[in-house]
Amino acid sequence: MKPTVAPFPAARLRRTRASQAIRNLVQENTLTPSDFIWPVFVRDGDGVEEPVASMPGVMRRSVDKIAEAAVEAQALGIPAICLFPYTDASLKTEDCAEAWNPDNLTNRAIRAIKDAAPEIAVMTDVALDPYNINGHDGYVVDGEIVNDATVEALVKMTLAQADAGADIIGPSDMMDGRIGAMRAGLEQAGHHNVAILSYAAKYASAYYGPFRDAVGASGALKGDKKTYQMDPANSDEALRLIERDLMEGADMVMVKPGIAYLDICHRVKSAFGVPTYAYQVSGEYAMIQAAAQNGWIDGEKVMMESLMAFKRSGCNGILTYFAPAAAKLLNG
Ligand SMILES: NCc1[nH]cc(CCC(=O)O)c1CC(=O)O
Repeated sequence: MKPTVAPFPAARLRRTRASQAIRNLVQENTLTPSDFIWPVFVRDGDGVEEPVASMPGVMRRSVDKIAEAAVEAQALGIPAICLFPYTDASLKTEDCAEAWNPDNLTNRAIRAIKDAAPEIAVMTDVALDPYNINGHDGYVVDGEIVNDATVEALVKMTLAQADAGADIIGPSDMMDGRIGAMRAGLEQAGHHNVAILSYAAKYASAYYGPFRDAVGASGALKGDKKTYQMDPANSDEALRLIERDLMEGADMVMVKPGIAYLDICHRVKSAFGVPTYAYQVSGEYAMIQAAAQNGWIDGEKVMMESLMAFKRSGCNGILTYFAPAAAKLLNG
């Protein structure tokens, strides 16, 4: 689209900014609670809400408290919750078997949410890192993150989540061939309506630091994730990954992290026109909260501005730890 601008003073571009009413009329993008997917951390216990030090305002919740959070989200008009387990160190093994235990934290939380707030869509994370003794998203053999054996494990994990009632599967592992394998597994098991929101363009990012604290993986992680997550220098590669995942059966795609990668969001949405989401990750959240706590920025305003930026870039929605706070503001 080529902008048409008459010469001054025929055009005074400030006219359409002159009052709140006119600004509302010409507003190009909107933000509503239905744009949000709320990531939450699940831990064991009963009646527990434990603050995450590096993410002020974020809690690890026991399953009963997760169900309460889902009821709150439903009342706020947030359509989906995404579950991340804080797995006890004693359950982390080399074979990661806890990942497909039908009674693991995630699967119990899925069932509890479905009971308490049936209208909420439940999204899961598929990757081995919460269950892996060495903190990686895939199996490690002789120092290598092996692809195909990991994919087999991820399919088992996916099916356990779908059996528990998950609506949206979120593979965040970045192995090759996982989407096709998961889709085939889901079809075979009769889970025809379980959606896959692929973390298709996921970068090897330092912005994930606070998350690894929140799920207890920072101590465990040996090395980095650069052989499977993307190089922050690349952008054409993101389009190849998105196209590949769509061809294998992804229904929706994600770009991650968010604010530093809005160019990728824009390219993906323009190129494919599919439901596109960004993950405003833990480090982005922590940076805004920390500056706000110091009085250096207006936290609420920066929160809303950052969320609107995702919509402007072309995203259909945002995974954000701000979901309940932003929904409350939007609901007035
Ligand atoms: N597969 C793990 C996973 N799923 C979501 C995040 C990050 C989320 C955040 O930082 O908020 C990560 C961390 C990682 O890849 O190391």
